[in-house]
Amino acid sequence: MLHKAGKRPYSLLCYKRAGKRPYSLLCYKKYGSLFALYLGPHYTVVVNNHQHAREVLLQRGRDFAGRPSMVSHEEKVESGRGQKSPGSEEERITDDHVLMTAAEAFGAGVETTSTTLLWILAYLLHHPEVRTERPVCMSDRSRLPYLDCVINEGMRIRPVSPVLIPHTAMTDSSIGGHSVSRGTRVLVNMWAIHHEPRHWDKPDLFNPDRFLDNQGQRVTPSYFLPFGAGPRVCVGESLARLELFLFLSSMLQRISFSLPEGAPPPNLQGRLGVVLQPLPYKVVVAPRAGLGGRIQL
Ligand code: HEM
Repeated sequence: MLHKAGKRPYSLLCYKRAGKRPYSLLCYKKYGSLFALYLGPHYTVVVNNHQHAREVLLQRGRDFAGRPSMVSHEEKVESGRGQKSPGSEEERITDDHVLMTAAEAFGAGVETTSTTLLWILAYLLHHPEVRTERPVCMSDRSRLPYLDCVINEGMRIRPVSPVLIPHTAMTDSSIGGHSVSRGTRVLVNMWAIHHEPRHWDKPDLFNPDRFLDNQGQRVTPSYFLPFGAGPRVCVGESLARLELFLFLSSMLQRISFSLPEGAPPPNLQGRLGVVLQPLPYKVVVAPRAGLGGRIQL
């Protein structure tokens, strides 16, 4: 039996308005790595460590590949899994499906990538030592490991999706040896996983070096999952990584970013809407020396 965090409808997030930590998500420190609660009428299991997250996303990924109907086009998912009779009206991909899929790609793809860039820029204003020297293209990616580390660290410290899109159990299954019935909602708390002090030294510190090993080679720890994993992994991961690399490298190479005189560095607390966004901040944008006053983007 999972520990239940009370029966009354429970606030999804516990906000802390003041203090160093931006907020604590889902009270994982109080209730532990795996607990259950009612979010309104929905019995929901909350997963707060990477072992259980990997179980839900990868080892039993198919069991937990459902989405609540509010976040997915249920008919499309159902027909995609062959539950409608072959050749039936419902099985066919219609213009609406194509339209919805395109809308989902834009909805899920624009805000996430642009907000990740805003977070990285906010952290770079706190750490101005990161820069590149010449025009960058995709083939440079293998030669610029540190830039990838900066991007990874931005996505670790401020995941735009701090709680993954809800999953639902499509069949009776289990997590961490606890039975989970079909239909149960499962929330994977990526914030907790990306700030777990047993895995991340000083998790609140922006430190891209943590993604390099002693030989300066990139490493990707198994508990770093900014795009999720398994059957429901972000379909835009490759595109997002490519965009982040090209945008960030081009910006850093052509533009110098600095704080307006006397202004404090960006507030890193964040505000949760559709994605976790930084609060608005001011930045002075100037062409880097040697560009003859032109900014080419
Ligand atoms: C920095 C950029 C991005 C981040 C951090 C991100 C992260 C995520 C995460 C965490 C999920 C949920 C995974 C889960 O629930 O297990 C997701 C789902 C999704 N993402 Fe992204 N994403 C990004 C960019 C994009 C882009 C560029 C696209 C499309 C062009 C996209 C399309 C989608 C779609 C359609 C889903 C839903 C997949 C499903 O339900 O099966 N994302 N993304």
